[in-house]
Amino acid sequence: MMQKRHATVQEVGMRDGLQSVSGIMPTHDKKRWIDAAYVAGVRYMEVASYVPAKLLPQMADADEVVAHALTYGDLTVTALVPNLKGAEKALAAGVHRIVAPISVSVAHSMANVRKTPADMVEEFRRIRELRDDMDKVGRTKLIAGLSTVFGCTLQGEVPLEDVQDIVLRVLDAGSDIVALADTTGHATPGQVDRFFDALIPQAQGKLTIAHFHDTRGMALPNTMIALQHGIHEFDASLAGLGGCPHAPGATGNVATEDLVFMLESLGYHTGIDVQQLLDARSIIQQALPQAVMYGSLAHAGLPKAYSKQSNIEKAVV
Ligand SMILES: CC(C)(COP(=O)([O-])OP(=O)([O-])OC[C@H]1O[C@@H](n2cnc3c(N)ncnc32)[C@H](O)[C@@H]1OP(=O)([O-])[O-])[C@@H](O)C(=O)NCCC(=O)NCCSC(=O)C[C@@](C)(O)CC(=O)[O-]
Repeated sequence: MMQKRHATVQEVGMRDGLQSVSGIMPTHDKKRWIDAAYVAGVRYMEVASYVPAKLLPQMADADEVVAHALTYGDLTVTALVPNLKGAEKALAAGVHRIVAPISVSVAHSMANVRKTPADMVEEFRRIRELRDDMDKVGRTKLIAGLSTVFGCTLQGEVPLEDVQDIVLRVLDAGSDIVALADTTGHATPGQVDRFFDALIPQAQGKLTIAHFHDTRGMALPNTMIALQHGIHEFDASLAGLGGCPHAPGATGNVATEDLVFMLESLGYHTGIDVQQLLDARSIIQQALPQAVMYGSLAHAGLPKAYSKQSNIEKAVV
């Protein structure tokens, strides 16, 4: 039997998922969510953002949530930071990865971080210098999270040349990893194909993460195309929660359970149990009954033959 390929799914629900829902999830429930995702097999999670509590009260407990996530020795813990101050806190907390949101669209960048993309790249350079100072062994990796790569509700079209320019700038600023995000769900498979074709050769092997939203039902087809370009790490959010509060029209991320279901069906080993993810949705439902939850699998249910078939596959891999 052929060896299964591996795909990494990072759960970003505790950060991206929660940042735009109304109501604050109590810290205790965020920890339960991390526990449930861990038990389901998730080993990469973006659990918080270090932003002003006045702006995003949902993330005021970032330190406590990060500390809880770090109790799992083999869990890679990521936090989002929009500036140097956030980076200082995230580094002090001991996260493994820091992601900085760098929009390609000028309009979204100004709305989101009050800086132009070029200024945000310079902030990212300062964050890298701080990381080098505080973390001598380079244990904390820096991700340039490029937002609005495929289009922007504020600006409209985002030209590929602008994305290419930002990719070169973040590499020059010392990014360890580059992630492409379809913040507002504009991306289509044909566009994803063209963009990855152009960007992968210039990204020096550092373009390894894709972050798709399912606004127009294109997240899974887009993932298929990204896989064909060798991308093997994907962000996703349980129950498809999410969206940037400063990007009008932004709706949910791809649902983690749908993404895992598709990847496993294609022969990618994720290490994640889909049924346990489906069960974990109840944590969100109980803590935030008003949250709109997405996900095709949750609505249709797993096919009857699924668990038997997946158990057989697990046994022979
Ligand atoms: C960048 C700022 C801070 C500028 O906001 P600003 O108001 O220009 O900041 P400032 O430097 O003038 O500071 C204002 C106050 O905030 C404090 N402050 C300043 N920074 C911090 C910090 N890090 N942590 C805690 N406190 C902070 C600072 O100390 C000061 O406190 P005061 O003196 O008034 O008491 C703000 O615009 C911001 O936080 N923006 C981020 C908003 C956000 O979270 N957006 C969503 C994430 S991005 C996203 O969703 C896209 C993504 C990544 O998911 C992928 C996709 O594209 O789909």
